[in-house]
Amino acid sequence: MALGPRCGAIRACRRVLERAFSLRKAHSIKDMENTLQLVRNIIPPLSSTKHKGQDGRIGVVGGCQEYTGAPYFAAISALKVGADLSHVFCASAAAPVIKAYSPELIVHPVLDSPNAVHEVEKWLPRLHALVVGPGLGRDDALLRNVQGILEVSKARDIPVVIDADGLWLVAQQPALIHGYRKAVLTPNHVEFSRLYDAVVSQWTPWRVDASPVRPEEGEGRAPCFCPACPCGHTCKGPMDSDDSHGSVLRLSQALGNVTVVQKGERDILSNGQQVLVCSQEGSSRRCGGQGDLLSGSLGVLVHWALLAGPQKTNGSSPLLVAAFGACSLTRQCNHQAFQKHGRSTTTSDMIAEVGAAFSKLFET
Ligand SMILES: NC(=O)C1=CN([C@@H]2O[C@H](COP(=O)(O)OP(=O)(O)OC[C@H]3O[C@@H](n4cnc5c(N)ncnc54)[C@H](OP(=O)(O)O)[C@@H]3O)[C@@H](O)[C@H]2O)[C@@H](O)CC1
Ligand SMILES: Nc1ncnc2c1ncn2[C@@H]1O[C@H](COP(=O)(O)OP(=O)(O)OP(=O)(O)O)[C@@H](O)[C@H]1O
Ligand SMILES: [Mg+2]
Repeated sequence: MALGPRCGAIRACRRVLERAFSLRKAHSIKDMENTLQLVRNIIPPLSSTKHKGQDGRIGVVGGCQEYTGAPYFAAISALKVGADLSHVFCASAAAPVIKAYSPELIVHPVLDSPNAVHEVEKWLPRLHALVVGPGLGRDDALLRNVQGILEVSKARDIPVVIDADGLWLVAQQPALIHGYRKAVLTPNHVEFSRLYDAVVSQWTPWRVDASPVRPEEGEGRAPCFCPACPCGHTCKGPMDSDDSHGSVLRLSQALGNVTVVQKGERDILSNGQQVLVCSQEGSSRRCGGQGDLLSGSLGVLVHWALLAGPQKTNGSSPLLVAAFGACSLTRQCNHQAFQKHGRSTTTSDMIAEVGAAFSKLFET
């Protein structure tokens, strides 16, 4: 007898929760569709009056003796999405291998040369965006050259997507990218934690449970988000794994509102003001190289978004819209490839789906 009303209450509770969940799901599907529409707005029309190069000349900075697949995946993805020319600036040992994968890529074996920065800089006037990091490795000499390449790219206002070992470099030297509004960072789970530790968690001087030391304010310091802290200044703590939206927002803010894309089961994107979530259906197949497809695609979409400007993105940040487009596309490629190949899906299978996935998402 006593169980009856309790069961009823539990059922009512469950109904409320289910309704709330389905409303939330419906809401997020609507948000996703609205953002996809903004991506459609930035895509340049194909036209017989355009000449080669106008729809995008993208450079990928990466590729070393160990990793030749990653820069290839990024550079070929840029072409498949719609760029006209795709360059790879890599270490000399990687160049013949990458060239042999594809006659469509322009490959410069310059990254380990003493003039690497100059060799890349001379191409910058002809490039619309750089993707820095896929397959770069962590050799100190290469990373020093890439530091120089980032500096000259910033000076020329070139948009940069930073991924993989490029993020390793940023974690060592956040000032390299701090406040650069044309940068997008695309960390996976491990890369995100590394960046968060380096940029957000490192300043923990103001805590209510310790003797408070108010830090000097200055460049690179994010605002306080600690609910218990009265300071209203800088206050950092370890990453809260239950608050991924807040973590991505905080990292972006700590980097001076650089756009951050945290890849994962759902991709979480922020420019320090807005947070977007991309949960486009993918699959459970996690073969290596999918992040490279994402960063290469993003190189093109960033260029298109900046060209289109905020009027086409309805006031939303063009870089966020571009990033949302690249995440949706990568996940859709993964979904389509998995339908055909199941467990044997590889990144090459996903790249073969770029055209169809692009049409399905953006040319409806
Ligand atoms: N074909 C090629 O040429 C490719 C080359 N690539 C290039 O390789 C370089 C290194 O890049 P990377 O991503 O392998 O990073 P790295 O810091 O060594 O971490 C690896 C370790 O982190 C972990 N881990 C990863 N994800 C995780 C998760 N979600 N959640 C939890 N843990 C996770 C996992 O560790 P484990 O499971 O062993 O503990 C994994 O072994 C870079 O240049 C990149 O571009 C790739 O692009 C792929 C295709
Ligand atoms: N658990 C997941 N479920 C669905 N999609 C995921 C999951 N984890 C990652 N992805 C998707 O896979 C793509 C690549 O993300 P991932 O975290 O594998 O990058 P990565 O580790 O940098 O890849 P790479 O092997 O190229 O270095 C992104 O589009 C992301 O949305
Ligand atoms: Mg990666």
